[in-house]
Amino acid sequence: MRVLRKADWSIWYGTLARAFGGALESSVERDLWEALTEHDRSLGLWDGDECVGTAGAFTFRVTVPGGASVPAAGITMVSVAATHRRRGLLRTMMRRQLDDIRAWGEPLAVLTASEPDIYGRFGYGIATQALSAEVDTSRVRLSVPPGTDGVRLRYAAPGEVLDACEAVYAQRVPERPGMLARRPGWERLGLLDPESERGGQSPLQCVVAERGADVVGYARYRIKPDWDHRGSDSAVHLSELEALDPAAHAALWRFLFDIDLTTMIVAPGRPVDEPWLHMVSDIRRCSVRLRDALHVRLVDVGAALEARTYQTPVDVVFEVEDAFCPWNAGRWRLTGDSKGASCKRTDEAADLALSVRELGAAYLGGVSLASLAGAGRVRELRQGALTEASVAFASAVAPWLPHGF
Ligand SMILES: CC(=O)SCCNC(=O)CCNC(=O)[C@H](O)C(C)(C)COP(=O)(O)OP(=O)(O)OC[C@H]1O[C@@H](n2cnc3c(N)ncnc32)[C@H](O)[C@@H]1OP(=O)(O)O
Repeated sequence: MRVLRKADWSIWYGTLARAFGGALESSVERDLWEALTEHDRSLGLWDGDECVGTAGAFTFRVTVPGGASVPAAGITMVSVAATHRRRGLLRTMMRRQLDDIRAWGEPLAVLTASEPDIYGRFGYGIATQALSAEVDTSRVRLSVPPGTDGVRLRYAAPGEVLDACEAVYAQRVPERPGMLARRPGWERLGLLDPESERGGQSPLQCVVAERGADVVGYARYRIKPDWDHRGSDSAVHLSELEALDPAAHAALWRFLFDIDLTTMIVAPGRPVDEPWLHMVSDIRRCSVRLRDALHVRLVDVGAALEARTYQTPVDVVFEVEDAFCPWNAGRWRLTGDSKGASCKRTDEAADLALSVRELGAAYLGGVSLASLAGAGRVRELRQGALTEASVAFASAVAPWLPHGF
């Protein structure tokens, strides 16, 4: 195992692409990932001159409850060649990565997983969920709030309005836990549009919402129209939508509902607290589903719990189990409120017992400690501590990340 050399990137990426069934082959996508790869934070496993394992770690800052932007390693591009499976190569890379991240002083590691079962054993908890919907727009009506008609919508080529859309995105980042402050280059992720992956849909289209001279929202989408009125799978496929206020949000969704020759909006990967869910006439015809999204690992329990705030005052002692990163194991006393927090080692009696995986799941405020206790994964040792901590950890805005990495 060695740190990735720039000259080895093509071979390394080839190993990754093969592990994903050769699906990552578009040259635009490839060029973007090459530009974004942080070589000195990436690992390759070599068997002679053959690359048999890959793993990377982006330098991210992730929004946490309270709005702070906390350094996090974005774990990515993990693969092991099928010829070398189930001999512990992933485990070897995970070990090295978490040691490195600790040495870099980053309190969190985050990832989106190809399969949800892989990373729990390394202390990652599922901290956010994404909502997918298939809205039957031939039957469902949308009621919009006052002010919606004051928003002007304008078609634009996605690339031409990229800066204005990215400025909207940047304003949203501190408002929602789980979002990433994007470094230069990452904005291009939203423009990837390989023809091979369109499956009969149009190229990427964009509409911006404006109030006066200001861009206050945008939507990127593709369309599969129903030319011959067979009504089969004509749909608007939403790729991305951000809005700065309720009227802009409503105007963009009304636009998606109104596109002629389509009878459905397919919207994957949306936040679980999207306002439009409360604007539809028939939620049952929206085929809402949930799936795991961002997995969070506290690499440094004390620093991570101090980096966020708590919506109500909290004073609890956690007994933390962490077999994979034993420096986190033991008792931690967390005191905090909406202004700040302290989390220090303690010998006092524990109030709640849990593993670092549950702390990761609850960290962004979207998964309740009480719910995890219901699953037997958190134990209450002092009566009242569970409710106190559950309420304090919760976030008024559901954590969410709009894209994978
Ligand atoms: C953040 C991301 O990049 S997500 C992308 C992950 N990559 C992929 O899905 C690409 C296709 N898959 C692969 O390349 C490989 O199967 C990997 C990387 C998932 C696993 O690599 P391996 O080297 O076979 O894993 P390794 O032998 O180290 O297994 C470690 C443990 O994880 C378990 N495990 C490995 N893969 C999986 C899986 N897909 N589902 C459930 N458990 C798994 C093993 O059983 C083992 O368990 P144990 O510790 O209890 O014995």
